[in-house]
Amino acid sequence: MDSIAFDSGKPRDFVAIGRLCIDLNANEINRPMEETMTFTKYVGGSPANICIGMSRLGQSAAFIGKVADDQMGRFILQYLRDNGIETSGVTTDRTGAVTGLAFTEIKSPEDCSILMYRDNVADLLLAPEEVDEALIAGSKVLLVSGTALAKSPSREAVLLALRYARKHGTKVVFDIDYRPYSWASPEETAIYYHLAAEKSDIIIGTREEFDMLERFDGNAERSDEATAAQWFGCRAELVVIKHGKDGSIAYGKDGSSHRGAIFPAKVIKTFGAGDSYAAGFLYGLMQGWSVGRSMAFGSASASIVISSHSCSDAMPTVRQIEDYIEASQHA
Ligand SMILES: Nc1ncnc2c1ncn2[C@@H]1O[C@H](COP(=O)(O)OP(=O)(O)OP(=O)(O)O)[C@@H](O)[C@H]1O
Ligand SMILES: O=C(O)C[C@@H](O)[C@H](O)C(=O)CO
Repeated sequence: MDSIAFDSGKPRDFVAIGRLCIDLNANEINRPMEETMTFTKYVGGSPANICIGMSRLGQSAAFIGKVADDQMGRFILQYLRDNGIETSGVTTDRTGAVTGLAFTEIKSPEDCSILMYRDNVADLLLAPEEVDEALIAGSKVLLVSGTALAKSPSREAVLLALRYARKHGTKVVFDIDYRPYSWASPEETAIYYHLAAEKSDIIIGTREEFDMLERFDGNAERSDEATAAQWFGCRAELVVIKHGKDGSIAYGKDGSSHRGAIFPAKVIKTFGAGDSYAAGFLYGLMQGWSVGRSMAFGSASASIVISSHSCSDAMPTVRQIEDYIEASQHA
């Protein structure tokens, strides 16, 4: 597939909807969190990371979400503004809700996990009436992150955002983003993921996330090709399945497929790979690059971030990714 068409008449490149959280990444790494005494604070939340990544790559970006009325919420808002992200679509909760916290455990470069504190989080209180239609109408791409479908009213806010995107010709990217702690059951997850996926133009997820999404669609051990075929029957033009250090594969509705290799990385932690991959990949597509070239850009972006302590702070610039690719080719 040569490329994806985006509406060049829209003034903004990208808007994301979903959670704005805080990452607290262990400073004492390569040990269990029981032995970790200090953490470094970063802005987090998968859609926030991707939005920050897009902005770091020079794209005009906005966010639709809700933050807590506390120091963490103010820290997040300021960080977005400092990174050139439009925050008029971010409301502040007044009910006493809190900011989601992601404590990250780095037992080893390959054994990382996240301890999530997400009770009464502000991000899932985003209401439909707080979704700014004009922000979506004015953006080439709307990124929907699956966890925002986990609870009402955020669930209805996302479904309304999808309607706005369809109404205004805004391309929808659905990053499945399965985080079990936010959902009541796998069955509920599959039902609501389906409602988003069938309205999306580009769907990105890991094999496990697609298996979750396709829970009621028969044959549990589904191939990547069968997964893609299913979503081409809805609205999807492109389906991307991520396979960690085995790379990624993308299928186009035109019958094309593309394997994405990985770039070498001095891995500190594996999380953040998906968000940085998505940012680099979507950036490439929005430049009109081929799917294959965009996948390579995303993979290099991911290698940079997994070689770093943070996710959001480490999101690379275009130059950093280009230099990384060049250095890898000479290595
Ligand atoms: N160990 C690795 N070395 C190099 N590249 C990697 C590695 N792990 C992941 N990547 C790159 O990042 C992409 C996305 O990674 P992955 O498949 O783990 O997504 P994910 O599970 O959504 O990531 P996350 O851990 O952030 O949730 C991969 O397709 C690959 O290009
Ligand atoms: O998405 C989350 O809530 C956790 C993220 O903030 C964290 O940076 C991560 O896991 C990225 O993949």
